[in-house]
Amino acid sequence: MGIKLGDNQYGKAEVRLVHVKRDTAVHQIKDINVTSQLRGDLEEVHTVGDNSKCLPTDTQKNTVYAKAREWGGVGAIEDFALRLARHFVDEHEYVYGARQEIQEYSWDRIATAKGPHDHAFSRNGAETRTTVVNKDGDKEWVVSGFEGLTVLKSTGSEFHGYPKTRYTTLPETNDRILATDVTARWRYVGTEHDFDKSYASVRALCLEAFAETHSLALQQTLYAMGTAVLEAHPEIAEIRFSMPNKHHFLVDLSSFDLDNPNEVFFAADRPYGKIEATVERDDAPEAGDAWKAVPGFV
Ligand SMILES: O=c1[nH]c(=O)c2[nH]c(=O)[nH]c2[nH]1
Repeated sequence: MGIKLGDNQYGKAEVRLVHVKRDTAVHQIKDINVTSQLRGDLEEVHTVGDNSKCLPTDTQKNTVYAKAREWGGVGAIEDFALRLARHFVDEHEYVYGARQEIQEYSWDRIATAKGPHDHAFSRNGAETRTTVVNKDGDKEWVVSGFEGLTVLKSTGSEFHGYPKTRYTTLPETNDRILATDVTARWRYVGTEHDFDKSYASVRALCLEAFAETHSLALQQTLYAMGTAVLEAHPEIAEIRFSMPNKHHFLVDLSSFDLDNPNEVFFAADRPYGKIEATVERDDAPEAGDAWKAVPGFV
C-alpha cells in the first residue's frame, strides 16, 4: 500500500492587530484579523519531522506585526495581504505559495458636542470587510468582500408563482418583509487597484440595488446586486453571494379579535432560506486558483 502527503498548508490563524496612526492629534485606527498560511517544501516536516524548511507559525505572526510597523501602517487590507504574501514567497526559497486572509472591523469616530473625537471610537456594527490573497510562485489572486451586511425591506417584496406540491403550505404573498445578511466575495482581475475605492463602491451598489429592486424573489434581488456591481466595475470578474432569507412571519392575531395588516411579525432565526449564486462576466479571465483557498483548507 502506497501512502503519500497530499495538499497541505500551515500558518498562524487570527493574528489580531490594531494599528494606531498617531502622526497628528487626530488618530486613525485600523483593526484587523490576519490568517497567514504558507505552502512549500514541506514533505519532510510531515514525514520525518525535519523542520529545516518549516518557517514557524510564530515567526509568521511576528512578521505580521513587524511589517505593520516597517511599512508605516496597514493601508488597504488587500495591499497589506499582497505585500505579506510577496514577503513570505520571495524571501524564503523553501516557501512556494502563500494564502493571506484578512478581516477588517470598522470603527467610527465618536461624535461629541464639540465634533468628531480625535481618539475615541465606537465599533460600527457586525459587518466585516474581507480579503483573501493567494500567491503561487508569480501568480497572484485577490478575492475581497464583506460579511454580515444586514439589510431589511418592510415592503417591495413578493413571492408567488412557485410550484405547489402536496407538501406546500407557504401562502403566496405580494407584500412581505425581505431581510438578509449579505456575504459577498468578488474576484479582482489583477492586483493593482484602488481597493478602498472599489470596496466602498461595491458596498454602496449592493445596498442601492437591494433597496431599489422591487423583489419577486431574493434570487432576483441577488442577481440585480451582482449585475450593478459588474456593470460599474470592469476590474471585477465575478461576484459570489451567500444570502440567508431571514423569514418574518405574520402573526395571526385573530384569536384576540385583531386584524394584522402586515404590521406584526415573528422574526424567525431558524431555519432560514439559503440563497447562493455567482454573477459573472461571460468574457472574464480564468479564475485559476483564486477560489481554491477560499474559505479555507477544509
Ligand atoms: O425569495 C424567496 N426565494 C425562495 O426560493 C423561497 N422559498 C421560500 O419558501 N420562500 C422564498 N423566498
